[in-house]
Amino acid sequence: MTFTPHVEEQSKAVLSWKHLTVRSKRSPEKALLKDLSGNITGGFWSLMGPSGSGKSTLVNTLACRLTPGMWFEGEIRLNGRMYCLHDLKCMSGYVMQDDLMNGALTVWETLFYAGELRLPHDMTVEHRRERVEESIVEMGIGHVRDVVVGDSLHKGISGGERKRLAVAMELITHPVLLFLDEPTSGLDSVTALSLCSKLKSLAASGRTTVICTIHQPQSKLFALFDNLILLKAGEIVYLGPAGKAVSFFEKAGFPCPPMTNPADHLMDVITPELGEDADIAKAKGDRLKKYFTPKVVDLHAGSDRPAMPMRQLIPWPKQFHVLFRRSLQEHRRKWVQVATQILNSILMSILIGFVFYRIGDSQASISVRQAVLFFCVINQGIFASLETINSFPSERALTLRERAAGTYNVSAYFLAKTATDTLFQLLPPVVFSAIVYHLVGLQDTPEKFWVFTGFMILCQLSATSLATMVSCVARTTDLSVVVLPLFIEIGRLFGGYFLPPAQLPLYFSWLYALSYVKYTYVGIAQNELSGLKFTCLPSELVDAACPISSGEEVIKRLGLDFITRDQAAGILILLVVICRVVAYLGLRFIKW
Ligand SMILES: Nc1ncnc2c1ncn2[C@@H]1O[C@H](COP(=O)(O)OP(=O)(O)OP(=O)(O)O)[C@@H](O)[C@H]1O
Repeated sequence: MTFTPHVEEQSKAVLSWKHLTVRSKRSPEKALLKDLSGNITGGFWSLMGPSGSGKSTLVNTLACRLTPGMWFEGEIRLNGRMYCLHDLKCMSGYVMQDDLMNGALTVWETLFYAGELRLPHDMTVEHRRERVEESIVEMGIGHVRDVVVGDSLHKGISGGERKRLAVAMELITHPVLLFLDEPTSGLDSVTALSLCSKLKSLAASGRTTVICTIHQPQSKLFALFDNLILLKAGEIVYLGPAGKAVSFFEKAGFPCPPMTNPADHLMDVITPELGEDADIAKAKGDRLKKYFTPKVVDLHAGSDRPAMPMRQLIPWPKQFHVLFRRSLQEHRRKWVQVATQILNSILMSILIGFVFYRIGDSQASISVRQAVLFFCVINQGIFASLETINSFPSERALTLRERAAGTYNVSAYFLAKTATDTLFQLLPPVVFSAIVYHLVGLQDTPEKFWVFTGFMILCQLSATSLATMVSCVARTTDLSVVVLPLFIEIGRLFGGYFLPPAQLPLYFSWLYALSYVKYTYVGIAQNELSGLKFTCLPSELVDAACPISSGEEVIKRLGLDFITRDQAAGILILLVVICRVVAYLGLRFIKW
């Protein structure tokens, strides 16, 4: 038994709760936590109980992170005062089961950026780096400091190292409270024990009170806990020193058999067996409850402790600067994706270029010219937008997590992301235009070439902004892949090629107003056709004249002159801005 009262005395935080009941909108009549009272002082606390007993719900309630649709009744206090998520952000850390991280960064970079974003602005660079090094040492991850974290597709650090990194990220700010949801899940017994030993040392130092949920710890691991809260079907059946739990169970008539892991024994007693009679299971619970006398909870406990250190967000320009650098770093590491996009552009432009090679200026070239221009538009931005809807939802989840930890303002993150995305999206359309323009033989003047390229860039930005907007509002990849094609197809249908803009039905005007395809097509068609002269074969002459002799005639016939080229560019810029603003609002206000 390793009960350490001195740690409790020197702990800076006391969490108390009284008559705590948690319900959810899904089934409001059934309480998920039932009238719980208790308090947490310093040391290493573990919350144990069968699956579904309410461990995560209790931790989330105390950490002010209940999911939307859940609420609590009763009182919770931190050092005798009511508190909210904002107060906790300043002085606590929270490690969730699914340790979402930036797979492209190394361990050191992950901690460095966490430090840059979360440590006080007035802290010196040296001091911030010291904190990073300190966290690395505390969690014993120095041997992988330069290894990338990795993700499901790219192997990086191991599961145990990832967990330790997740804890190290929280330790950087020296939190007074550290909440962990199942920190040992998915780890082998040696790695789990090593992680918990580190947590134990941290708690024993008195700097941080550690509260973690855990399923069924091995005996060596169980021996590390100072205190234990046992939950059964939303009720506390034991709260007190972990080392005294076994004797408490013995008194209640459940002696621990010799050579049995105490944690296994406690769990065996409180977990209903498969097919066990409900009355027998209830009787066991009632017997434990009869012996367990809940502590009289003083909600004012800890009010004499010094005020919690308050942490402010770093200034907005610094947030932007750090997030911009981090995003640049990620893009650089994801060079395969950037290279693939450029390769796609090269391949597609060569294909289009040779299919429509040197189209010339004959009468037949008029319809071919429209086809090739339209194809360039619909091809542009498709690969990048697919990449966006594939990757952004997981990035969004990480952003939600970082915001909940009080790391930065969404606006700083979103602007930094928009800036780096835009930078990396410039090259593919330029490469595409340089090849396709000359192979197809479009009007050979530098001005016309750069206007064409400019429209291709705007088209790419519109498509990816649309995809970002869809991802931010639809939230998941599953939903985004259904919604985005709908927008893209509508864009194509009303793109002005299948039906000239002038003939598009008025009642659909609100739909084709949103078509980035239409404005890009009109822009590059006007650019290409203006000043172009068409020739005729003798057999094509009508009344000794060419049926169509100039590009301006084509523009008129197809009704492409309903706006000017510059207006089309302006509308595309406006579409990009609107999509980005909606995406920002989605990211800012949809938090689940
Ligand atoms: N958002 C929610 N809405 C409704 N019920 C929920 C919600 N989240 C959890 N529950 C229910 O609350 C109960 C407690 O869930 P909780 O996740 O806290 O249990 P747990 O002890 O942490 O389980 P596990 O060990 O399996 O993670 C379960 O019955 C669960 O189905």
